[in-house]
Amino acid sequence: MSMTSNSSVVSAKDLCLTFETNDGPVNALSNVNLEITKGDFVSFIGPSGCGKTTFLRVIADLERNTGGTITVNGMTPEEARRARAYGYVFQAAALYPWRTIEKNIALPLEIMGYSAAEMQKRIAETLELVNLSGFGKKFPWQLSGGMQQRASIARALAFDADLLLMDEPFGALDEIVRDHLNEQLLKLWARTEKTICFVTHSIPEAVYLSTKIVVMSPRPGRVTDVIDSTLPKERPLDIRETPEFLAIAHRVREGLRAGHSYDE
Ligand SMILES: Nc1ncnc2c1ncn2[C@@H]1O[C@H](COP(=O)(O)OP(=O)(O)OP(=O)(O)O)[C@@H](O)[C@H]1O
Repeated sequence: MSMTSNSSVVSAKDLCLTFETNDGPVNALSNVNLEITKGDFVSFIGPSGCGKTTFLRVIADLERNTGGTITVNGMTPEEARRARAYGYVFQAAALYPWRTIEKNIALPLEIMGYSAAEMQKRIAETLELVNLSGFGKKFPWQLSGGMQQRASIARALAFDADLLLMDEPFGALDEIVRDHLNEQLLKLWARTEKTICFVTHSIPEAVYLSTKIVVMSPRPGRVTDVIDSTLPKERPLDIRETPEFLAIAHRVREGLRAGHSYDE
């Protein structure tokens, strides 16, 4: 086991992943090199099929790389999973409909064997972090889509992992709700100093949230640009109209355009 530096959270070197399919091999990830350090907010953006989800799934030990190396908190993804190094927020809220919100949040804690008192404490804390205090006894269907998504973030936060993996968590929500959740997520990130890996299709969302933007391209899935944001950590929503913001958005758009193929 090698640790490149104390603050390295994800370190990928020449990472490759090829799926063998009936139609032949699919290069989902090809020679990806990426360093994510503690406290980074990293967005992954790129057209469908460029390997964004696959990269998150490799970090989470849900897929194995077929080439190159990757470490998560200095460990293999499998060791990191056993150490519960991260929380995962899926595309849809993925809450269990037969469990109340607090029972949903409790699930990973039950699996880890927390005491009832400790569970209660963490549930109350995480509900407060996502502004859902008072909704713990409700069932998912009694909440709006945005609230359900926040509940699913609370569940990912409950065991207090330093790393959050978020796969298009706000993709299905309307613009206004999404703006609001983006703002809240940034505040939460600033308060907790977590490292966040965030998949999105939205250029403004990527630029608004990130300290680092990873632009990807398909066939083979690869990283075509890594942009370190020059925006301040404190970001009111109207920062999206500043020249600095628009300049970063422009560079992302150019990167996407360069990697895009129009012949399909
Ligand atoms: N289990 C699998 N078996 C075979 N091919 C797969 C598998 N999972 C993903 N792929 C392929 O790998 C490539 C990358 O997929 P991935 O889901 O990571 O892309 P993505 O960038 O997240 O796309 P989207 O934006 O549509 O979610 C695609 O061509 C996809 O069809």
